[in-house]
Amino acid sequence: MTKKIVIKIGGTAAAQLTPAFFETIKNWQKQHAKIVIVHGGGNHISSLMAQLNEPIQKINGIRFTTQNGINITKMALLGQVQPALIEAFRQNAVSAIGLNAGSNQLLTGHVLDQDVYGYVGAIHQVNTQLIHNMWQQHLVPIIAPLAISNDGQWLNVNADHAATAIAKYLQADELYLLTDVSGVKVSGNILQELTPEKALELQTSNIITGGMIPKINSALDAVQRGVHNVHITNTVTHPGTIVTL
Ligand SMILES: Nc1ncnc2c1ncn2[C@@H]1O[C@H](COP(=O)(O)OP(=O)(O)O)[C@@H](O)[C@H]1O
Ligand SMILES: CC(=O)N[C@@H](CCC(=O)OP(=O)(O)O)C(=O)O
Repeated sequence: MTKKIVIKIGGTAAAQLTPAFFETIKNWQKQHAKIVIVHGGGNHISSLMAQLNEPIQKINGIRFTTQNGINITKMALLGQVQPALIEAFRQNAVSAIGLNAGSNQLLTGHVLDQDVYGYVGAIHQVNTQLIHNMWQQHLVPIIAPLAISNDGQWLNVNADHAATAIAKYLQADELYLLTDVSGVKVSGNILQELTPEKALELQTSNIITGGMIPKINSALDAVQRGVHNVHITNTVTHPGTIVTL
């Protein structure tokens, strides 16, 4: 059976992709795996916001986003981060196509909690047919973490949440959350495995903080929705922390 693999590449991880990463992608493709990339870029959004004097505020790893913040987020993700990734894929001879929420209604969402997060979205619909069409053309979709609401409002979506939603709607077999650390750390050691009980314990004791919170919640959500293999790691060649039930 054809394996479906979703790889989320965080903003820092995107700048550190190695030849081994692209070799792995090509090997998976030879084995007829279907691959989707969801990119982050929080670091680029923050530096553009700083340049444009937009306040930066995060609540449990989620960015509070004003309407001006949404405009800046689109500039960073669609103007900087996605083109750089597309170029990296081209240089490494992997055929890819950049997509966003507006690509034939790829990602539709609703406001998560306007009072708490502003224009931040949760995805409730994915045009999976478009992704299947791209796969038929042997293209790797590279998708930005944005959604559009039913009434046309663009929304900022945490990239871990976006990758999980896409993995769920595609009924993916594997989800890799690539970040700047090689897994979930406890007292300096990388956990090989993480269960929901352990995750709760680590969150309440403040061992899991900041951007690791949405990552772990996303990973658990994905496993609960039937994605068999979920990894938090810094490279596809290393399993990192495997999230299980
Ligand atoms: N227990 C933990 N183990 C590893 N990283 C953690 C932990 N708690 C918090 N973090 C932080 O989470 C960061 C990864 O989240 P984030 O910066 O949002 O990455 P990304 O941009 O790749 O999504 C790590 O660099 C680290 O600073
Ligand atoms: C709502 C929200 O938090 N959106 C994220 C989207 C980018 C992201 O998640 O990028 P990383 O994966 O590199 O952290 C943000 O504005 O930073």
